[in-house]
Amino acid sequence: MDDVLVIKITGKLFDTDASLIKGYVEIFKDLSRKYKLAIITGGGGLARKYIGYAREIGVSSNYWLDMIGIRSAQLNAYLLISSLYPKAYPEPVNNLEELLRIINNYEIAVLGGLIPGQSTASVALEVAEALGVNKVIDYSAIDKVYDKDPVKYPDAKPYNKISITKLREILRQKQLPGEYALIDLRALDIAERSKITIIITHYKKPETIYDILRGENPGTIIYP
Ligand SMILES: Nc1ncnc2c1ncn2[C@@H]1O[C@H](COP(=O)(O)OP(=O)(O)O)[C@@H](O)[C@H]1O
Ligand SMILES: O=c1ccn([C@@H]2O[C@H](COP(=O)(O)OP(=O)(O)O)[C@@H](O)[C@H]2O)c(=O)[nH]1
Repeated sequence: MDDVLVIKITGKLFDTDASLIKGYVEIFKDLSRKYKLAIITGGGGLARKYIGYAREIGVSSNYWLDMIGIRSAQLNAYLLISSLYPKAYPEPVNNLEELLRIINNYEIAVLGGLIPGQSTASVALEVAEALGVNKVIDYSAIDKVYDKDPVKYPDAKPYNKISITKLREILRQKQLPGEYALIDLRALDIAERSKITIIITHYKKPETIYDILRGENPGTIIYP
């Protein structure tokens, strides 16, 4: 199979101005001339807004709250697809079997969420594992992995490289709908078992993907 890039984008991209989204579209169109792209979009503010509404009207089931998040992430995926079609498969891919069927016929496949109990980071690792890709580029809401949450602890220290084992010790995030901050534990388990490296870079700098493709490290390398 041609070189495939597995790219995860925080849903926060879709909470910003359209010009940044347009910047991603242009980069993906450029990259699709040389690579197959499997893009995974997060749920962002849309997911948190609707999960919040659901909780306010008394929905407490994590199944329903996660499903709302999944559909939110799929709507963000649709936005990218609408601008990348006909290069992109014309709907968010619903499962890994479908992905394996369509990836040979389209330059770009876009996914939102897949199943309750995980985040889109897990989707990205499931996609990479299914496609036999050993690297995931994760456009995150943070520039690097730190030794603790830098938003809460200003004295947090950044890592340029960190092992999955060490990161698992650091992460304390709740694995709940709308939470799973930074990366969820299931994603790390898949990365570890299939020896997949995750490269974190800030979503406000989409062009850093070219540095990564040249072997540079603009953020943090999470290695198995
Ligand atoms: N050790 C850590 N290093 C970096 N960020 C962390 C860490 N622990 C928690 N976080 C939080 O995770 C957030 C990034 O996760 P998130 O907002 O879910 O982004 P994404 O949408 O890319 O998953 C950061 O803004 C930060 O508040
Ligand atoms: O396979 C998936 C992907 C996402 N989600 C839900 O959808 C929300 C939004 O996804 P994510 O948190 O990954 O988006 P981001 O952090 O990028 O905004 C998650 O919090 C989960 O509640 C899910 O249940 N299964």
